[in-house]
Amino acid sequence: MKLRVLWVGKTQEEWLKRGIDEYAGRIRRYAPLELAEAREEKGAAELALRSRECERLERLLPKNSRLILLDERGSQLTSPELAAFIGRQRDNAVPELAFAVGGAYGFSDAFRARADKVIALSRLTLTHQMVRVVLLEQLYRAFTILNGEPYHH
Ligand SMILES: C[S@@+](CC[C@H](N)C(=O)[O-])C[C@H]1O[C@@H](n2cnc3c(N)ncnc32)[C@H](O)[C@@H]1O
Repeated sequence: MKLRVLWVGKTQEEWLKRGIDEYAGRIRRYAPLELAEAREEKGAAELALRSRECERLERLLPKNSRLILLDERGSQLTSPELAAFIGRQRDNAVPELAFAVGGAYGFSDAFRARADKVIALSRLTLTHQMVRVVLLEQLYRAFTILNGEPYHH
């Protein structure tokens, strides 16, 4: 099963880029992973901005992928629960799981309604750039759990 992680806008900080590279490299030991960036919208009203950014995210999504949104209002999972979810998708021969992180103003209602699942990393609001690294670390952690490796304690 392939993984895809989508987000909106460039990663500005070097330390975040290093974190993304580190965990993307680790995940690729277990599964093919693609990272894709949608262009950030600037200067529009919030509603229009969200919907344009989400239309761009939509264009980065292959038809056969199952879409998981990252959102602080989503369901909260433990790391073993996230691992079990990924394992079930893999066992059910889902071809691709796509995780989307919103832009600074989040997702449009239409994009939210189209998602297969909405998950929160916590109830706290994190910056849209930091979420990229935290999500990738959790995906890596999930694979170590699925493989019974001594990383998760
Ligand atoms: C700054 S937040 C957007 C906040 C926006 N006010 C909203 O209500 O969605 C930007 C993006 O980061 C991600 N994000 C921030 N905190 C998160 C959390 N605790 N769990 C999961 N995703 C989070 C989401 O993808 C969100 O769309």
